[in-house]
Amino acid sequence: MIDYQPLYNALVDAKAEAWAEILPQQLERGFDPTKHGNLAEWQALVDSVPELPTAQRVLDADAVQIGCANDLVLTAKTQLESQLKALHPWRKGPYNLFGINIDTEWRSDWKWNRLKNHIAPLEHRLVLDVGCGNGYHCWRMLGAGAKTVVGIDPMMLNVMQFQLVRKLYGEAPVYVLPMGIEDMPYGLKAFDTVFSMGVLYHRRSPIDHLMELRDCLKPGGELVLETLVIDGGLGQVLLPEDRYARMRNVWFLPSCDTLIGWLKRCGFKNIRLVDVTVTSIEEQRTTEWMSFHSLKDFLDAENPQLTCEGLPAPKRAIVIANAA
Ligand SMILES: Nc1ncnc2c1ncn2[C@@H]1O[C@H](C[S@+](CC[C@H]([NH3+])C(=O)[O-])CC(=O)[O-])[C@@H](O)[C@H]1O
Repeated sequence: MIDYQPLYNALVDAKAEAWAEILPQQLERGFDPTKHGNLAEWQALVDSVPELPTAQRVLDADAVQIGCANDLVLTAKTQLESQLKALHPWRKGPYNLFGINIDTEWRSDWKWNRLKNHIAPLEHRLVLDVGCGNGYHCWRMLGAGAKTVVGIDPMMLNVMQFQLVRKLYGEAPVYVLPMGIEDMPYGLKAFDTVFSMGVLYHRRSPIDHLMELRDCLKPGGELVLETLVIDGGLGQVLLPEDRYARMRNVWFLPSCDTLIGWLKRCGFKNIRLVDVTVTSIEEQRTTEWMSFHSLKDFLDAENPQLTCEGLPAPKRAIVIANAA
């Protein structure tokens, strides 16, 4: 069971009482097993994982590492592996848990490596990671010195994967909460750094998303935004007619200049484009821990520069900016 009292205290310290007050009800609603078909089963699974003592916790290497192979006898390792596999698919990672190498669909460490030297040092910072998946980057943020990291993600499987990893890690000021950005109270202005990575294109109203992110930040706080972009100039934006790379919920893909223009209109300052990278089939792929189709299957078989719908293949930009 995660103790949320330290999170409550951290929010009160950051003058985010508006959130602290409604947090208990949000958690109760989010973890209500009657609202989600698999939740009771996943919760029982996490509960059944024993606390495994270890001195090994590494958060500043590519794989988030907890424990080593020698900490467990073979039977315990086999059991942990099957418990982890029961939470398939593992999309974000990699993790190395007691010698079990979770080779996830995404090499999320590559994204972290692209941005880590461009962000303000995270030491002493209260950090929000919007759309954090199973919390892989939250652990990296903690490893980079953040005081408290709060991830939010509405997908319950992600939250339960996080809970399992956190149980293995033990007490730590890192939390993943089952909620979306739309559940954040308005006008918090409490976080020192807010990450939104891989979320903007899932939002029907990208400007509202940027406003919501700005609203979570203290004045002068830093936004780290990562999203799909297209080639093109100011004003250019792609709104797929239907699916994009087989995904149903993809809305606006701006050019980098358009994205920067949106950030300016939303009152961000000091806007820097720090990286643009085409997503490769080495970075996002089918693995033993995510056995469904992946990027390779969503691209045009003859021309990998196009998706199977004939749209530009995924290219992602990282933009950093400060709230005014
Ligand atoms: N309304 C919402 N509010 C918050 N999160 C949401 C919402 N809707 C969807 N999500 C969540 O946003 C995440 C997007 S993945 C990025 C993960 C990580 N950030 C990464 O950068 O690797 C996309 C990608 O694969 O790049 C998913 O976990 C959704 O559940």
